[in-house]
Amino acid sequence: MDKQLILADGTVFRGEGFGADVTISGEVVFNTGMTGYQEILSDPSYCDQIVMLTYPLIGNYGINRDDFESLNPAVAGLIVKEVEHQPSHWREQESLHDLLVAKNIPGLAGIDTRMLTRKIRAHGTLKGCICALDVDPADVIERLNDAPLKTNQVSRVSVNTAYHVPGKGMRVALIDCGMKHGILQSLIERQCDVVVVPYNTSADEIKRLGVDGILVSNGPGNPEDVPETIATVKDVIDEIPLFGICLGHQLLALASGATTSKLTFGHRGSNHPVREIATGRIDITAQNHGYTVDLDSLATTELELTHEAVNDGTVEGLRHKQLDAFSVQYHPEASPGPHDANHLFDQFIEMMKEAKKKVLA
Ligand SMILES: NC(=O)CC[C@H](N)C(=O)O
Repeated sequence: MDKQLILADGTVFRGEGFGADVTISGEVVFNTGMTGYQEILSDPSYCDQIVMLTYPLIGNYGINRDDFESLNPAVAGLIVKEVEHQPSHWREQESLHDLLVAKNIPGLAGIDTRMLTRKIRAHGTLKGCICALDVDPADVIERLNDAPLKTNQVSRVSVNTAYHVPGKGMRVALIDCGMKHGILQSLIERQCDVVVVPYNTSADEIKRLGVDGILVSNGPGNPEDVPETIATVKDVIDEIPLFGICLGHQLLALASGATTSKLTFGHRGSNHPVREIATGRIDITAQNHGYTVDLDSLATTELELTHEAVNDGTVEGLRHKQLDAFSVQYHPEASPGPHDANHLFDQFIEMMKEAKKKVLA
């Protein structure tokens, strides 16, 4: 069934609908990964966004049980150049279309994704609506321009109650702001004893858990929209070693007095080069973010820049000058993407071990 994508700037694309037959609006963003559509779809950081994949053929290896980063994808919609309805892979259990129907997510195929990418690169991300052909674009354009972007995404994708994944190693509180499962998996692989807690867990509650360290996860939306987590980070960093990933990195920055702002079109893909300032080492990283920590705002804080983006010079990593706290804007758990930055989980484990030694000494 044909459908249309209407953008806030007045552009209308006509394509072939697949997945769920529902009307949705959201911020249109693009991801340049050549593989990994299951992990991208199920990354909770895409909550309320319409994701366009620039790789032109999507769905050819289908959907399997294991490659998901969350049980229920939070993405608003999916746009591709060409969708494969007859996937083939030994792990494949259903098609992309079937999954999107089951999860009530609309897809749109057959539009000029190169033109749409160039438009977003020039203009910045745009609000858009995927709807039936009989909808009048003029009404939709007016509504898109009037309505601000939604907020409170983190409260919708975080867990409601804490749960424990036992392990024999370091005890970690994982603050779930919309956590990708790959992060939990990376801690489990390192034998951690993990307590996953909701985004609004207070500093006192975390301290009562008796953890060796805290990991603040990735998550959707504007980092300024989660004052609860910022307050918690502020109250724990002088006592407990902390590692922040993506949204967690932005929250460490805000809790330390830095500021964040929105990038024009963000970083979303599996091949973003990041330079470690101290060594010059480049890691090729997986990224998905629309906001960034303002470099200039670091001057008045106790944070120092450890990593920068090779493409645009934006902040990619931070470390506290006195306390055991560091963070990265990219995804050391990859999924999907290269594993170059996996070593950061080992660095977190080392940091917790060293801090424990200091306490026992
Ligand atoms: N993946 C993330 O954690 C993204 C962080 C934040 N929502 C951003 O878009 O910048």
